[in-house]
Amino acid sequence: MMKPHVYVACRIPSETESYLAQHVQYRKWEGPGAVPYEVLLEELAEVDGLLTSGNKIGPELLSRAPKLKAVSTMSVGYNHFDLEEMKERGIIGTHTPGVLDDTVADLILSLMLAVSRRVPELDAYVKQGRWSKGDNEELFGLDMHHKTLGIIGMGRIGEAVAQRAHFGFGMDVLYYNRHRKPEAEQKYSAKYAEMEELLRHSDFVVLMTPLTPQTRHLFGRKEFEQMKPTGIFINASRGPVVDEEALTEALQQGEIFGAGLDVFEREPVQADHPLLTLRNVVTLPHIGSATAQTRDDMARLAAENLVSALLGAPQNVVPELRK
Ligand SMILES: NC(=O)c1ccc[n+]([C@@H]2O[C@H](COP(=O)([O-])OP(=O)(O)OC[C@H]3O[C@@H](n4cnc5c(N)ncnc54)[C@H](O)[C@@H]3O)[C@@H](O)[C@H]2O)c1
Ligand SMILES: O=C(O)[C@H](O)CO
Repeated sequence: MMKPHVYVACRIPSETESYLAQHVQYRKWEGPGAVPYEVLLEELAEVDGLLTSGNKIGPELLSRAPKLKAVSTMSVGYNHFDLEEMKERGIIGTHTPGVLDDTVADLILSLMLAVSRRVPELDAYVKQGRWSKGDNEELFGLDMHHKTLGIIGMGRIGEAVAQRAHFGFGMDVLYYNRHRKPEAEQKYSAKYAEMEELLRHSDFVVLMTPLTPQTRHLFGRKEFEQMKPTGIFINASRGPVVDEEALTEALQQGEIFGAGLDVFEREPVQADHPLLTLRNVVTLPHIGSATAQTRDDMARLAAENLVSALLGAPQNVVPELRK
């Protein structure tokens, strides 16, 4: 039997390449940075499968890939999939849930601590030689232990955050989700709350929903106004779930204490973005799942997902495209 043809548009480790080679014939992007869109379109002309990490899978790309049967993304988020278009064309779309939960949750906890204890700001303060005897209250931060955490989007990663916060830091956990999660309530003594109640009572608010038409700008002026002035806001989901103008205003006007952001409405965020000028914001370059081990695990799972789809027994198909 002829092996299916695959294009690999993202970097994967050599062990994963060896695995792919056993099952498919593949070509891959070898250049620096991301594969240019025109190159990608040319490569897709003859392939059955695509392994990607964020290319927009929409009508233009799909119309240039007449043989394409499956797209596997090396990410758990799949907001770059045009689900209607893929459904219409019968394209299988897979993602990588589960393997990155702990790594992303660790990063979220580090953002919570970095903002509340002002770690990057005080690091700069020491390195710039501004530390002098007698410095006092102006360096103080806020406690995290035994405070209240509100999680919006209590999914796989949300639960991993709840676990760390509850057992590690003795925090009370509130959550808002599309539906109640009785098991999570039991495991982490988490309490369900409507959005406004959660925002009014939480010291830390962690946003962890996917980006969907329903969650775009879920967080705007009204939501920041409802937070405590000592509240800390963390977004590691997707940038467009937050109205960045509203966030910038809330931070500038002291409506909230600070924010930790791994994601932005436009990535890479522009160097002159007003958020980057604010003392009380900690920023990261969309790095939530980026440890060497977890990226290897994601690549392997994404490759297995693609092979499974092309060989007729698809696994980890995104919910909206399941038959
Ligand atoms: N920063 C990073 O590097 C990074 C890494 C991994 C995932 N992510 C993002 O995190 C998201 C969540 O990942 P996950 O694996 O926990 O997904 P998940 O599907 O397990 O969890 C998402 C949760 O959000 C809830 N939800 C969806 N729409 C909602 C709405 N309108 N209102 C309230 N709740 C809603 C769902 O019910 C679910 O419980 C991904 O989709 C991705 O965008 C970012
Ligand atoms: O969705 C994901 O898996 C992360 O954002 C990494 O791309």
